[in-house]
Amino acid sequence: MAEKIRKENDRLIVPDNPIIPFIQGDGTGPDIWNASVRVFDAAVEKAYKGSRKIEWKEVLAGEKAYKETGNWLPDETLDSFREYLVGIKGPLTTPVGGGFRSLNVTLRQVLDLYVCLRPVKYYPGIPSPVKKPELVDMVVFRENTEDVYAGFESPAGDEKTLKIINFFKNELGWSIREDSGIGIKPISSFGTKRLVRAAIKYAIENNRKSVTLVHKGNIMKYTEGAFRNWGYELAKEEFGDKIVTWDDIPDGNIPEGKILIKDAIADAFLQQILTRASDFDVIATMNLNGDYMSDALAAQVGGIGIAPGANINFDTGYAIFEATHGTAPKYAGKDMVNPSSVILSGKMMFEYMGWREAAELIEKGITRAIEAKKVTYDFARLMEGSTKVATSEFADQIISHM
Ligand SMILES: NC(=O)C1=CN([C@@H]2O[C@H](COP(=O)(O)OP(=O)(O)OC[C@H]3O[C@@H](n4cnc5c(N)ncnc54)[C@H](OP(=O)(O)O)[C@@H]3O)[C@@H](O)[C@H]2O)C=CC1
Ligand SMILES: O=C(O)CCC(=O)C(=O)O
Ligand SMILES: [Mg+2]
Repeated sequence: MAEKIRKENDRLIVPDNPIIPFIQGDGTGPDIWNASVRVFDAAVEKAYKGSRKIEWKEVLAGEKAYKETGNWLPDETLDSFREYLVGIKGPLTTPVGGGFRSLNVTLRQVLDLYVCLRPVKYYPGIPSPVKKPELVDMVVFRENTEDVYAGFESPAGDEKTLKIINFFKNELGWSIREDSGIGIKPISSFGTKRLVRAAIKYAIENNRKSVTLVHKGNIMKYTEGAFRNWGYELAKEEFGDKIVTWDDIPDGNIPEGKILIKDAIADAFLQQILTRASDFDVIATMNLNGDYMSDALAAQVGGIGIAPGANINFDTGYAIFEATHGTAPKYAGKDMVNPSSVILSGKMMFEYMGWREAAELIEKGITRAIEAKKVTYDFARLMEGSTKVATSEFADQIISHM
């Protein structure tokens, strides 16, 4: 009988037949989901020979939800993610310059999924715009609930905006043009510390070399600069015996077994990931920086067709796995795009659930499918000697190579 995943005494309890809610997503979401779910089921079947099986439960969000219920994000969907703890989703469309708020961001905020975890690594054979893509092996911890994504925004000319501008002028002496739109960027000590804590814990548990705090703290001193300062403070207070900073090692030699905590200013960081990628390992950063960086890093290892991710609250256990990319609407319904980002997000989900064998089969299937050079359009257009296959066919390739 299918059962719920739950968290007890800090441990995730995963039954053999867990119910997992999924959102298909907008645009190319259904193409990708239909391919991915076959890979997930095949990996579980091959790994556990029927002793484990997932019961998938579709929940609605986005265009499909609006068509069927008149609501973009029905309460039942949020309730399901709460009830079943672990879920997976396709991309959802967000209108630009007006309209409703991002449903993706809303899910993260309502469930307080404070870590956006995005590993970036190279799979041999994938075409890349850089000379040594194999040097990229980074894991991005992006703060997922604060920053300009918090949703405190007000349009130009609005009564509320003018009130804010007048308040700033009268109370603080800050001069802001009257025809400005206003956005607020909250960065808290609490939000920073729980994110950096998760990043350092991950680095320790996974034998990583360093954690880099990426910020634009020279300009935004009390938000991004504070993120950097709180990050170092947390590292020293909670992990003092396991970490070092450059200040602790004037000779530049990192003692065996210690993790280096360092920081980088975001613009310099973005050029250094291209020029010396091996200097970076685990990255902890704020919401907007993390959003930009995830796509930039994905491009370095072959594009966002192969960039997985997860939104996690490590305290409650709530987790929603999703690709880094969006709905890629021009390819919707064409059975054309790369399903790897969602498939690798599923691999992360299996790892989170402790289903290591299924995760390993997915990794093996993807690695070998790429080596066989029968790939979707995004890889095929740059990969010499390759054959272009559809989304569904690439899923078949992965399954046959497991
Ligand atoms: N978490 C989420 O649900 C996210 C949702 N979005 C939303 O998605 C919508 C579209 O956003 P947009 O900025 O166009 O970004 P997208 O990530 O949807 O697409 C940009 C480009 O990336 C490439 N791409 C994306 N997905 C794939 C894939 N699976 N396989 C191969 N290539 C892929 C395509 O490149 P090419 O043209 O070179 O073929 C595509 O044109 C917006 O409404 C946005 O808000 C965006 C990001 C995340
Ligand atoms: O919510 C959206 O539409 C975009 C989100 C996004 O780009 C991301 O999380 O990487
Ligand atoms: Mg993004």
